[in-house]
Amino acid sequence: MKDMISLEEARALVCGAVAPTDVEEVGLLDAVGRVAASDLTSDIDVSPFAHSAMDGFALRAADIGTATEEAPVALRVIAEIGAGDVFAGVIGAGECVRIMTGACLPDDADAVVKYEIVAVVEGDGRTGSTVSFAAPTKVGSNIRPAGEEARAGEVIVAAGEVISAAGVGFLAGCGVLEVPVCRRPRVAVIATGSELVPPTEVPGPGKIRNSNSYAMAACASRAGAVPHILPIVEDTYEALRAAVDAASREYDFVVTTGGAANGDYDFIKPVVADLGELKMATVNMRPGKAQTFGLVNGTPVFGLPGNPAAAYVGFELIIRPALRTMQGYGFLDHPVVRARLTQNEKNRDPRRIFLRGTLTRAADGVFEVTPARNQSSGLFGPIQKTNCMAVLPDGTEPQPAGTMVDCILLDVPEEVCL
Ligand SMILES: Nc1nc2c(c(=O)[nH]1)N[C@H]1C(S)=C(S)[C@@H](COP(=O)(O)OP(=O)(O)OC[C@H]3O[C@@H](n4cnc5c(N)ncnc54)[C@H](O)[C@@H]3O)O[C@H]1N2
Ligand code: MOO
Repeated sequence: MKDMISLEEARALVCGAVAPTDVEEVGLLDAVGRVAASDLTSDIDVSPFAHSAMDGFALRAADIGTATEEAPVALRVIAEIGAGDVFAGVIGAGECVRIMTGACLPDDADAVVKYEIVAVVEGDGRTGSTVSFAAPTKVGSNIRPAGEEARAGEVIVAAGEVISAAGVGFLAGCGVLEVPVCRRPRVAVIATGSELVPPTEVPGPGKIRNSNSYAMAACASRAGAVPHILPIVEDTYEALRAAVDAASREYDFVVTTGGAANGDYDFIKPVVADLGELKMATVNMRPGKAQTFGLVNGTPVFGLPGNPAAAYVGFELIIRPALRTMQGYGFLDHPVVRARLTQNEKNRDPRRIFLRGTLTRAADGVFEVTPARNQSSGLFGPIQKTNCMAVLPDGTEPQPAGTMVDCILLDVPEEVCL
């Protein structure tokens, strides 16, 4: 195992170590935002029949081919059809049918002329009236053909596609009411630290509230997984070993926070190494250098650092792509935009630095990013108040105001192209 690896190596390693969860069928409404696990086909042609796109008159285009303002062509209205009706009769020469939007096109008709450009010569425009046309129309005008959206048996959503809200409607029209998807991974979230108390308590001397578990659970659910916050584990090897061993047998993915560095009470690395296979321990990034990953009882176990911002960045940049891989998502990278730094950044640390920052559009149309004043890895607050992570590249080259840097939009879905 290499000592320190790049973020790209870490992501490849973790995504490569996870497998898709088993496939389950979910109801259509539960499928929105999820990935189709297999091809889905329509049971019928959609639309099942050619129909009118306008309220007007269905006719044969050839019958009004000579129509002009000076010499309009008059046709007799022989029937009326609304949406849901079918006209089974014959349209003879000099005849047309009054038709509503969505109504099935009569077999003999090949065009629809909308009301607005048709004059009623005699009657009220309904059955028995005479109407006249002052211009010809094209074959097919105002007709929506049968099978325009789908053919019976055709693949309408391919495996790997993310189902959108409109896609739910598309599938409903095609008779697909259940969608096979990879089961949401069940993620155990374990906070380690003898200083931790649940957020329901006011911490006593030397204690703090466990905030990490809540943020990591929120990150897990935002990634499509089902989080389970497990009890806080005290800083002993035995307690952490027992908790990780048990969770790895019950969950699809185990996330711990804290105890990931080399302090006297940091045990996640030896626990993973002893129970299973330790695959990585440090990543060249700041915040979040101490990132432990391995397999225990065949289950991915990820030990995030205890510092809240470090845990958050590690989750979003490494665990999230893995949880998405388990659900079949193809897009794993958040959108990145280039933005102008509004202030000098010294870049004292050779690690790649992720600065919590606020992205705005400047008057000249270029994105600008202003890093939060407090970049402590111990804080969630600045992440709540900002909207991106500005990236200072590896190395110690200072980044003066005006430098263009990458900004990762963690709150924007990976599928969005900017
Ligand atoms: N000698 C060194 N010490 C440290 C280094 C180093 O390189 N050399 N790195 C620092 C950095 S950077 C980080 S990040 C941390 C990572 O260490 P741990 O994963 O062992 O983190 P802890 O010591 O357990 O906790 C760090 C910090 O975060 C607070 N914390 C922990 N859990 C929670 C929680 N569930 N909710 C809220 N806050 C939590 C904890 O109280 C500590 O203040 O190591 C540094 N040290
Ligand atoms: O691993 Mo630490 O996050 O750089 O605060």
